Amino acid sequence: MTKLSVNINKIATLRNSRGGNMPNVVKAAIDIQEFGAQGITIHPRPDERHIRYQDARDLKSVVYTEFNIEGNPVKKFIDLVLEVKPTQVTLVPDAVDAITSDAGWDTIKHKSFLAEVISEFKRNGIRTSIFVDPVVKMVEGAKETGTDRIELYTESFAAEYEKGNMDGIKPYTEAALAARKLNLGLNAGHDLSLENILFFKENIPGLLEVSIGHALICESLYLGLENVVQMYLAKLK
Ligand SMILES: CC(=O)[C@@H](O)[C@H](O)COP(=O)(O)O
Ligand SMILES: NCC(=O)COP(=O)(O)O
Repeated sequence: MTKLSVNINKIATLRNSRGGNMPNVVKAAIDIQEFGAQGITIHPRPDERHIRYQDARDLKSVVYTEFNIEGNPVKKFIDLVLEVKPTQVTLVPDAVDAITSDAGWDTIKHKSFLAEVISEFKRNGIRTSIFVDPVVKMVEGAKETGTDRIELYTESFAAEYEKGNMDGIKPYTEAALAARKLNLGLNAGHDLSLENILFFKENIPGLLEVSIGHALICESLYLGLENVVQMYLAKLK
């Protein structure tokens, strides 16, 4: 079975657009878990444009499934993760001004930095994962850092799938087989959706967890709109 960890960044984006606390990200996390998701993911960014550092602290007491915090391990992020102690930390090499994550780590170039950060998290009982492109050398480099898992960056798979190119899965299957050979746990995420998730899952051996946010929240809007419009109309008769 592959676990679904719902990324709630986009719920925070909506909240922040008006100030106030609607929608409430803590309530959303509680509900999402009650609906059956096996994890909650957040990706606080340095500008706190969606999930804020305080959200991570507030979520700690309500997330009873897997709590996954993603981000670039700058000092402020490391301190937050060590304070909150989630189930898993996923290291992502984001530029400060990145709109969203757009690449995996070069695990060869940054091996000693990653190894140092990973050992600190593991000393504190936090499972570690490194965000990587589907490149066997990067998977092998990740193993050298001592990480428990990798997260495959699935943007290119999703883009190729949308164009109808099913071969876009090939590097991911190869990377997954390399991870299995090295006894590395395997997660995946970015631009996964109701459209592409089944094909991805069927072609990726050993997929432990996917984290999905942007598409899942958009799909929730589309699939919920009819119901809510009908509820308003019933009150306005
Ligand atoms: C690592 C990854 O692919 C996701 O965490 C994604 O970057 C979400 O971040 P945003 O919600 O800021 O796009
Ligand atoms: N790690 C990927 C993630 O948390 C969600 O990415 P996306 O579904 O918002 O693209």
